[in-house]
Amino acid sequence: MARSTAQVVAGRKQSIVHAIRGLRLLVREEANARVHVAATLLAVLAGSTAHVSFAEWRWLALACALVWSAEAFNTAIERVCDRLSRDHDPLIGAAKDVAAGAVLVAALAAGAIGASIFLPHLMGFFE
Ligand SMILES: Nc1ncnc2c1ncn2[C@@H]1O[C@H](COP(=O)(O)OP(=O)(O)OP(=O)(O)O)[C@@H](O)[C@H]1O
Repeated sequence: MARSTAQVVAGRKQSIVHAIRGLRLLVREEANARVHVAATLLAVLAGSTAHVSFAEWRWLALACALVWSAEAFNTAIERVCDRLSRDHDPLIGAAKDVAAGAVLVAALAAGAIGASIFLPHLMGFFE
């Protein structure tokens, strides 16, 4: 049976509620996510202080989103792995290592983006 518009909207609202619950769990239970909170706040503070351009804000937003997404997927994969087996299993270990590798790649890229934005501003400040 076709769902009414109100039901579709309610369903989408519920999806957002679930997603926010996931992000809250991430920050509450994952130490790395709290490091991302600090890094995100630092980027916003530095961006405001340095009066970065709109284009630079877009890069910063993309960098933060990249790291947060990688961390969320990493945590989801870890949880599923732990549900599958708590015993030592090379495949589980490999899956967790690869997922952690994705976070490392995202964090390195975000660091490079941050440096490419803030270093020129810093150099301009000291000139
Ligand atoms: N069941 C397992 N079998 C084999 N190796 C495992 C297993 N569980 C964890 N490992 C190894 O230990 C590492 C850390 O796993 P753990 O689940 O403790 O993640 P974590 O320390 O919370 O990682 P992160 O810092 O990315 O959140 C994995 O990357 C993997 O190499």
